[in-house]
Amino acid sequence: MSSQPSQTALSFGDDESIPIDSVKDDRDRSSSGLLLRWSRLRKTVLVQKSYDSRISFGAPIIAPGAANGAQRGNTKKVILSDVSGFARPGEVFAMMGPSGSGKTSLLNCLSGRSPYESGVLSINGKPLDQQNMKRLMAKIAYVKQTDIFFEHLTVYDQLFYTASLRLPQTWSKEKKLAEVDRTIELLRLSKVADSEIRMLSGGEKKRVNIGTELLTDPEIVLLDEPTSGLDSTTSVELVKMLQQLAQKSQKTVIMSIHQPSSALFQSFDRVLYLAGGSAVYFGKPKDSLVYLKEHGMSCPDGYNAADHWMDLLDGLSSYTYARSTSMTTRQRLIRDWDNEVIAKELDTSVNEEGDKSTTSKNKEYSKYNTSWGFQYKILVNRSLKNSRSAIFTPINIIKSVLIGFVAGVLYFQMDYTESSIQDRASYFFFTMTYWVMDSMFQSFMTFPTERDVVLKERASGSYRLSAYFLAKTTSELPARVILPCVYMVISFWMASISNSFSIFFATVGITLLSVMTGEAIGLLVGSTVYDMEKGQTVLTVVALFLALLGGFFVQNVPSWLDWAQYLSPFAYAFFAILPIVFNEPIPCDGSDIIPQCGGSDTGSIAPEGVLEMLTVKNSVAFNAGMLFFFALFPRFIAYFALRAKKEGDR
Ligand SMILES: Nc1ncnc2c1ncn2[C@@H]1O[C@H](COP(=O)(O)OP(=O)(O)OP(=O)(O)O)[C@@H](O)[C@H]1O
Repeated sequence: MSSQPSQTALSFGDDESIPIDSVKDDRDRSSSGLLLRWSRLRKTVLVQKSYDSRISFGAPIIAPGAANGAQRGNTKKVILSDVSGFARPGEVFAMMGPSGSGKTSLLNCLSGRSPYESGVLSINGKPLDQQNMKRLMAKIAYVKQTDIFFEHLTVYDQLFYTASLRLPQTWSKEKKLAEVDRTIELLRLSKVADSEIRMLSGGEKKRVNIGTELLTDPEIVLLDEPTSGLDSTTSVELVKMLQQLAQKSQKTVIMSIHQPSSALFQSFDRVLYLAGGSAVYFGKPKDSLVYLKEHGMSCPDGYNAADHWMDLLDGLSSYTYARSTSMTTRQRLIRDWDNEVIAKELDTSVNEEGDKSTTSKNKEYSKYNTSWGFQYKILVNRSLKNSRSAIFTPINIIKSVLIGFVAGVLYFQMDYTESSIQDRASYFFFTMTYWVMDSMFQSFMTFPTERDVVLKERASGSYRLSAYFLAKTTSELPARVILPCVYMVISFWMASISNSFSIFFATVGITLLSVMTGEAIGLLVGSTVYDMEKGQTVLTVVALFLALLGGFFVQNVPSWLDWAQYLSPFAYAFFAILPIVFNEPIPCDGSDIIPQCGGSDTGSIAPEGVLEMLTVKNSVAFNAGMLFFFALFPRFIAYFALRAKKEGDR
């Protein structure tokens, strides 16, 4: 490390010449906010060896197998290298640096959503272990770079559901609504409050994203590049709004930002510059310029200081340095910054305050603000709104009506005689195959499309997964069963399957049970294979395999595949429905379809003979029971598969 006489003073501002003073000052203020400190944070990831050449611009790479946990063929890439700093309540802290310098990675660690290898994170002097961090996550809002929502909801609905789920259950509805209104006003979203989120502009979506996180009145607000994609006026307004929020409500605001304007840069209370995962400067913005000047890298008059920093860190600067011509400005800045100075000061203050805080009664934070039942109720409500717009669309209704008519016309007014046995059976096989597959493919999309929103909401402690899962599956049920009912009402009577209402209701019941089975299989595949393309391939192969085993197409299944027939919901559905339909003797009509009729057009055969010919196995009750089992069992596996997924860094 080089000697750097002025770093200590500069990093904490000239009005606070040594860090310990500034921290003591914070202690008094921290009663109305959270002071977040991090010292020597280090994070590494394993990268496949074949990618080595591509990441050479990044942080140092440790030789394969050299470091702990590195596996053969993998290298460890350091993405945060002993980074230290702090962010105070009432201030806006900005982290900057070129793309890939580690800003998002640091935010992920500070938010408790991503593990780090070593280092200490502390709140108001109290070091955070994993348990503390989990509890505290509800007090930390993290506005990620991408705006993830249920896009069919209106802005108002989005904020209302978030308020319902995340504000204390003891609050009255009016109080929660008042909070929603306050957020709408704060973020100037009144004009678009009733618009669907998908219709909003980038800036408006960003504000909804921020509003969603601010609703819960968090103590610490982390924002990953909140101004990306916004024009400069909107960016300035947004940062001003965050500054007001920090000052008025003593919030700790931490954001990453790309090349702010000069005015914006100067307005931050503190900045951290990162390059290749290492800190190169931490302190007040105006002091950063003094620091650069002392190191012979002065910002030219009238030039945007933030741009100047970026030029130096990108290595694009035209400066030449007599003392170290072989080094780029970026390498020099990394070499010259002594992290230990700040880390040691932070350690001291954490130890001092930590001792005190163990004697004082700490405020307890619970991860969830609402009970399971309440979460379930709200999530059913939200999902009903969402699934109505996703499943119960005009196009889906028209589709069901049209397919009902097509089936009705093709099987129009069948007689109940020998010649129509195959047609009757094929009507049901078509019906089962179509609706089971339809629900399989529709429900398959449920988790992959909602995953990001759910992971994000769960990471901020909005609700339990079991409440979401049950709400999702029960709320979609009505919308999912109405469409097959529409189809059945039209086609059943047009095809004259039977004149009996009880047979109609029984066949509709079996059809709906098989729709639920298809839904369960779709949910299972969707929760285990998140990649849409791979998932669709898996589902197509599984669905066609099970359909082929459904008892209609392949009559003589190879003996070694006998077991697979027991997995086919198509077979159970088909075999459950045929005994209901063929419940009376079938008149012979001379068509010679059934050998027992012997080509005669008189007499009839018992239903059992027809069912035997159609290779129907087991009773209606058994087949319906198996359908019921297959409608439930895959859901359990799907739930546990979802539980195993966590919001990742990427
Ligand atoms: N899980 C991971 N696996 C492999 N590499 C990773 C992982 N997470 C981060 N990285 C790498 O670490 C480096 C820092 O990434 P990070 O997203 O933190 O940078 P950033 O400064 O936020 O970049 P940007 O400004 O482009 O968003 C990058 O080189 C990135 O590719």
